[in-house]
Amino acid sequence: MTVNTQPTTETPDPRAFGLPLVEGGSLPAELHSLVSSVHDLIDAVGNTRADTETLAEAAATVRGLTDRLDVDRRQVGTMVTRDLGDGTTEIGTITNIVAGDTNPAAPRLALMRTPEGMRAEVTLNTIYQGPPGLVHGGWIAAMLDQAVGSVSSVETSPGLTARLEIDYRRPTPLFTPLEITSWVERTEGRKVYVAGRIRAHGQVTAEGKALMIRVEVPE
Ligand SMILES: CCCCCCCC/C=C\CCCCCCCC(=O)SCCNC(=O)CCNC(=O)[C@H](O)C(C)(C)COP(=O)(O)OP(=O)(O)OC[C@H]1O[C@@H](n2cnc3c(N)ncnc32)[C@H](O)[C@@H]1OP(=O)(O)O
Repeated sequence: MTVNTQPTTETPDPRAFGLPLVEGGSLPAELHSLVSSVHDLIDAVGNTRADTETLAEAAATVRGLTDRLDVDRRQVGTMVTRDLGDGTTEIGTITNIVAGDTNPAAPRLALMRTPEGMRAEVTLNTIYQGPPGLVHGGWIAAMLDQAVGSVSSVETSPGLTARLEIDYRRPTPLFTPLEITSWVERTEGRKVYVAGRIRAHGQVTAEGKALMIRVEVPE
């Protein structure tokens, strides 16, 4: 249940702080396709048993591509808008390691707004592996941090995580659809108490509680 005692404040415009803001919808399909291909490449590289000739050839090809792409970089802190599925949008960093649109290493957690808070579904491959066949505990924490940070930002105003506590209830499996939910429990001034949960096959595998501190934006 969401109980907000503070009114939602306007999300500050990153451009007022010198940070570029990109419309999510304006990112070219070719960039999405490249990000997705490199996401698959990371998985293939992590697991390949190809012969040394193929490996050397692949390394040279990737090096060449890197040199071609690395000619015009975005400013660090570039923000992007993201549609939350209910007509509202959120703003996040474009290379956010959990949800960033242009980050091939990210599982690209696509959180959507629900009446209770936020919800996403994601299936993770071996790139996120900790114990055999299981999701790394740090990634579980990272996904919950993102989910609670996002709901806090959307339902109150943007903030930073001051405290995050995770209970790992059951192993979280790879290659299995995971449901991630988050919600605001209560707000006290700048302090937003949030919580989240990960489920696999309907069973809770991890629960998180966090304290977000809303950033003070100078007038
Ligand atoms: C500018 C452009 C805007 C763009 C808009 C879009 C932005 C998008 C945003 C959001 C998208 C959602 C996606 C994000 C998801 C990921 C989140 C992360 O990964 S965050 C990175 C990790 N976290 C840090 O790096 C924080 C490091 N810590 C700090 O910087 C400070 O400690 C900070 C800001 C958290 C608090 O510092 P203080 O100086 O502002 O405030 P004090 O007075 O210390 O604390 C305020 C209250 O909170 C309590 N408090 C603080 N820390 C606590 C703790 N660890 N445990 C318990 N209470 C704590 C204090 O006791 C105080 O309480 P009393 O007001 O006195 O009642």
